[in-house]
Parts: sequence; structure tokens; C-alpha cells
Amino acid sequence: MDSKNQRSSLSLLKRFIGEAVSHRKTLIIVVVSIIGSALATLAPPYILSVAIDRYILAGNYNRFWFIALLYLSALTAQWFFATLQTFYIEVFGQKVLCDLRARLHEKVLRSRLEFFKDKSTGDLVSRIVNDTGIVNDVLVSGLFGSLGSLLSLIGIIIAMFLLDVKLTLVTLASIPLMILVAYYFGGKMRRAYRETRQKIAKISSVVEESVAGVETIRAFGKEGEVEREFSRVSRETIKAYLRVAVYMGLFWPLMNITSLVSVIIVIAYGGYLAYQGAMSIGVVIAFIQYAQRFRGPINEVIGLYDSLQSALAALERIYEIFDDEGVEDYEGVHVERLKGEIKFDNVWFEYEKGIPALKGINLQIPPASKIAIVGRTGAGKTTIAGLIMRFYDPTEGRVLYDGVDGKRISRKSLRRRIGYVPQETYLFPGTIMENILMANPEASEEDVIRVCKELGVQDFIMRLPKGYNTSAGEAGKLLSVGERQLISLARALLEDPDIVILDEALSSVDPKTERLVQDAMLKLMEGRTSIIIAHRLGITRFADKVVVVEDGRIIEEGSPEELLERRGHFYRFYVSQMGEA
Ligand SMILES: Nc1ncnc2c1ncn2[C@@H]1O[C@H](COP(=O)(O)OP(=O)(O)OP(=O)(O)O)[C@@H](O)[C@H]1O
Repeated sequence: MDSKNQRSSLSLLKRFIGEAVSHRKTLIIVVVSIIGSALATLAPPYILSVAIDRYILAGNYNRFWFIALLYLSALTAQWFFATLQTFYIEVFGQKVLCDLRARLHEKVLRSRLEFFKDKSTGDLVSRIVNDTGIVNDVLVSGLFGSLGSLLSLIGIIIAMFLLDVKLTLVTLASIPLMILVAYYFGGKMRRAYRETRQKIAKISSVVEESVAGVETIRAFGKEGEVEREFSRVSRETIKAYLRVAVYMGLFWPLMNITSLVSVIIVIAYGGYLAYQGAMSIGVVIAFIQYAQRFRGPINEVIGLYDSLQSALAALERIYEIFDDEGVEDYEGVHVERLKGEIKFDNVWFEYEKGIPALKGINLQIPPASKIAIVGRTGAGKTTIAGLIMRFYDPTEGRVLYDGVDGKRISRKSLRRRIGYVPQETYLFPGTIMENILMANPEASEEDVIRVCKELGVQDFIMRLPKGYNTSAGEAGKLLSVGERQLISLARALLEDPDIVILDEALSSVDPKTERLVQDAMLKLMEGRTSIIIAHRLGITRFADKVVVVEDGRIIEEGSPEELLERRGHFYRFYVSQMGEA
């Protein structure tokens, strides 16, 4: 890592810690329990040495109960603080994690749509779920665990020095060996373990892809290839797990043996000193116990160092989302109701710099009028709708609502007044009832039923296994595109908007449902400013005005009759579509 990277990692870490310490109360309990735990670890070996020297070897049994009780209390304290530490580190970690995830999720929901363009869903999910998990494991649990370990290690060394300097120096000679083993074999073990997680993620993604693409896979007869890919990944996973088993098998026994080296040193040298009368047996036994306690902390601290890189990388991916500036602002005046006049005033719009999708659109939509937008694929119809919803703001020019620049109106309140019926209806998790109710928090279940009856949606909802209480997941499988769009229409009607935007479903709908959809659309449009993105031109006969868009420009506009008479672009579209029909 170069120094610039190191500096930015350090600032990321500082920023993270700065945010994490806001959970002050839990943090204080954690710190107290870590200190308590480190101190409590030191006591038992010392008490044992006193018990041996002053009581057992001295034959002083009448007050032995006292030292035994002390020993028991020290063990209890050790247990108590260790439990407290484990639990509260987890509490603290989960609080930080929950916070981080909630903020990330909120940020994603508030991001401008441009933000999603260069990110896959999988990538975002992984940042919000996995990366935050890694950060919590390493930077919260790992860091605190290591802090505790380091504290115990320092405590142990100080206690040993206080007992005997020479024996301490000799015992410490085995520490470099332990560090070497923990670093080399432990590192290999941890890397192998990380690989197993990657392999498992790979298996999940293969399964996910084959479930999502099952129809395409069958249509192209690619089952064999997908199966082979799956078994290849499965075999790699097995190999990765076996590698972990080998390194685990090597590492822990080796670590035990290395720590026994220090014990042997203590027994040999300490025993020699005791034999010469320069040291008591109790102190030798305390040393043996201390020496055995090196192993855990050393492994933990080196483990943290090892996983720090991946945690910092995860932290970087997390803050990349936080620092993306493309957030939708919800500022501006709040509108309760709109008359519904919309005006496009020389509107230009670019998704990508230098490539305009709309090129100087001028369009006047009077209140309660019906406008049909037609044009070839990619002409800019959906973009016009997106600008009315303020999913995007014009690169140049203005969109005015009742004469007020859209940029001055709060997006939330504006959208609340616009009913949007997309081509593909998204059903939220929950029941059909909840799915329609969400459009208007003030509406009751009776309102939903009334609206559904009005739109002629009631019949097919009642045919679902549990009627309105059918889950969206189940309903989604049972309903056709047209029927789902009807639910969307019911939602929009319940919202009682001033402006409606209808993106007609492209997929072929059976004549009966098509009739229902059309009637429902007309009902929704009644008395409201309506913008219909018309793919099938039949619906344009209900429009006051038809606007033909091509390559981001309006190339023709007028009433449907006028345009048919003019025998221009609209006429040619119409004739070719009717001809196909
Ligand atoms: N998110 C986007 N990022 C970049 N370019 C886009 C994006 N969405 C649309 N475009 C481009 O903007 C232009 C207009 O697209 P738009 O979706 O508005 O057309 P449309 O008339 O609605 O087409 P369709 O009938 O296929 O829905 C197209 O050239 C399209 O490639």
C-alpha cells in the first residue's frame, strides 16, 4: 500500500470510528468489560501461586478455605467479565451495523436514478449486506477483541515481570515463534477460509442465474452446460473447504505445541531456579499458567491485522455510496392540489453528457386534457413521463406545473399528486389489499373495494385463492400483465391524483382484459390531466391531442382527427399498425 492509500484508509477508519462512538452508553459498558476481563485473567495464576507457596507447601490448611474462595471468586469474575464483554461487543456491533445498513438503504432509496445506471443490483445488495457485515466483524468485534487481547497480553507480561524478571525474559523468547506460526499458518488458514466464502457466493449466483433464466436455458437446450458449470463450482468449493481443513489441522496443534515450548522453558528453567531455592514452586506454576495464556491473544491480534485489508476495502465501498452526491432533494414548496396544467418550455435532457434524449420540447397541456404521446421505440416518450414525475430534471429549459417551475416544487408532494401507471406493475411484498392501499394512507379497505368495483377489477381479484388477502407473490404468478396493470390503475384511482401518466402495457393482452384496461384508463382519466404513452394507437381516439415524438423532438401534434387528415407521420403509424392488426 502506498502512503496516499494508507492515509485515505486511515481517514476512512477515523470517520467510521467517529460515527460508531455515537452509541456512547454501550461503548462504556464494552470498555469497562474489556478492562475488567483483562484484569480478571491475571488474577487466578497469581492466587494459585500464593495458595501453593503459603498454604499447601507451608502446610497452612486452617485458612485454606479463604484462598480457595478467593480463587473461585477470581474465576467467577473472569467468567462474568468475559460474558459481559462478548455480549456487549455484539450489542455494540449490531447497533453500528443496523445504523450503517439503515443509512445505506435510505441513501439508495433517495439517490437519483442516474446513480443506479452503473451499479448492478447484486453489487448494491452485497455492499449493504456483506460489506457492512465484514466491517462489523473486523472493525467492531475484531478490534475490540484484539484490544482486550492486547490488554491481557500487556497485563500478563507486567505480572510476570513483577514475579520474576529473569524467568520472564526467558519465557518471552518463545513469543516470536508463536507470532511466526500465527502469522504464517494462521494467515494461510484465514485466506483459505475467505476463499470458501467466495466459492459459496459463486454457488449462490450460479443457482440464482439458473432459476432466473430457467426458460431461456431450456429454450436453448443449455441445461447440460449449466449443470457442468454448477458441478465445477461445487468441486472448487469442496477443494477450498479441504484446504481449510488441512490448514486448521496444521495450525491449531502447531500453535499449541509452540505455546508448550514456552511452558517447557518455564518448567526447565523455573524448575532449576526452584531447585536452587531462588524461586518458589508457586511462582513457577503461575508462570506456566501465564505462558499458556499467550496463545489466544497473539492469534487474535495477528488475525485482526490479517483481515484489516478486506475490511478497509469494504469500508471504502460503503462510503462510496454515502459520498455519491446524486441524491434527490425533497426541498421546495409543498403542493396540496394542482389544477393540472403542464408546460414544457424548451426542455432539453441528457442521460449521458453530450447525448440529448430530448431536444427542445415545447408542449402545453391544459388542465384536465388528455394527451397521447406516440413514437417509435427510443423516441423519448418514457423520458417525457420521467421528467413530469421529476425522476429527472431538465438539463436545459423548464417543466412548469400550473405556471410554477417544477424545480421549485417538492418532489414528494408533486408525486403525491401524480398517478403513475407503468407498463409493468411492481407488486410490493404483502397482500393485494395492502398493495392497493399503499397509494393512499388515508383510504380504508372499503374505499379499495369501491374503487375496484368501479374499475371492474373486483371480479378477478375475487377469483384469486384468498381474494384481496392473496399474497402479492402468489398473485403475481397468477395474474397476467393486463390484470396486474389493472391493479396499478386501481392504485392510481385510490390516490385520487390531479395528473395521471399511463404507460400502456406493450405485451399482448387478451381482448376481454384489454377492454377492462381501456375502460379503467378512461375512468381514471376523467377530469384529470392525462398523459398516455400509447403503444397501441386505438386509445389515441380518446385523446384531445396527439403528440408524435421522434429522436427527442416533437415532429407533429394536433387532434387525432386532424392528424389523420393531414396524412403525415401519425397517419402512417396508424395505417401500418391497423394494417398489422
Ligand atoms: N437510463 C438511461 N440512460 C441512458 N440513456 C437512456 C436511459 N433511458 C433511456 N435512454 C435513451 O434515451 C432515449 C429515449 O428513450 P425513451 O425510453 O424515452 O424512449 P421511448 O420512446 O419511451 O421508447 P420505448 O417505446 O421503447 O419505451 C433512447 O435513445 C434511450 O436509449
